[in-house]
Amino acid sequence: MNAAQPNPLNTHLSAQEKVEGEVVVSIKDVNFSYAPGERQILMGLKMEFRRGQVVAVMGGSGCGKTTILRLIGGQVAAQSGQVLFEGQDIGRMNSAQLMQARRRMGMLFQFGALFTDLSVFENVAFPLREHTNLSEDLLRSLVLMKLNAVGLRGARDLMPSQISGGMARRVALARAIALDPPLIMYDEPFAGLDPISLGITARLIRDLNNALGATSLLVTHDVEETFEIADYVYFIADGRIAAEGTPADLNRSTDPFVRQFLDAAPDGPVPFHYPGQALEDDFGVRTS
Ligand SMILES: Nc1ncnc2c1ncn2[C@@H]1O[C@H](COP(=O)(O)OP(=O)(O)OP(=O)(O)O)[C@@H](O)[C@H]1O
Repeated sequence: MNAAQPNPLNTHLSAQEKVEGEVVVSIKDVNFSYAPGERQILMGLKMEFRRGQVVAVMGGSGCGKTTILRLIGGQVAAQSGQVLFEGQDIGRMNSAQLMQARRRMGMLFQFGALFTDLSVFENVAFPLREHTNLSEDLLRSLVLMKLNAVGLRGARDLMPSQISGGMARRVALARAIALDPPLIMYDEPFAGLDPISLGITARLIRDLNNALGATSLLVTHDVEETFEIADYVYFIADGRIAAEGTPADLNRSTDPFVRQFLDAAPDGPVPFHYPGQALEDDFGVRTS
């Protein structure tokens, strides 16, 4: 087929997407530390995030989950290895290319902070005003569609101080998808939510991902909700993948790390005690 006869079924796919197939983000052998000579946060990390999937990244506090989001968003760069977004190496992009790439990534930050001096409507309109030149009419329709998708069209004129935490999270979700990004990254989307809002937010993440045909990457500690909606889960420990698989695979796993995490056991491969002197030495009761 020549260029004059485009395949109508493929016109929405870039050449790169055709080459890369289904993988939206690929992390290849990434090593990362925040400064030269400092502790390695990620070591030989390999991950893939595919179109249409909700993928969760889980693990204990400080294991490097948010750092993975920062690498994909290009806020930090790996010392070695590659982070590919739609086939392009994020670490080698100039600032204009990075801006372009970030427009195609929706981000819901920890606690989904809204701009407190902007209405619900203007919070969702913000990325559209920043990144597009849409007419006011079109912008209004898009914002209302996004708010409708999260069940908050009727709350458009309220200020953030007038809505609950669960509603605020949903507004932040609507803002994250305002530009119809192919990749949506959520950092602790369930933090601080009551059980009902938590369930609603989890369902929305799944439904919005399906409706947009996007890829969602979820950094979270909430096993139950995450396992309800995720297609695939990575467990990180000590800068590496400790376990990975579908929720069903992981639920069946007998791996001690997976069991400790899923059964919320205080001790196991991840020790309860921070490394230190022996108890006997600290209390001066060593006998030999
Ligand atoms: N800007 C920074 N400079 C130096 N070290 C940092 C920086 N940001 C994070 N770290 C360290 O890197 C490690 C990984 O941090 P990261 O925020 O990725 O962990 P996390 O798994 O998201 O943790 P949590 O679940 O507690 O949010 C931590 O030990 C943290 O102290």
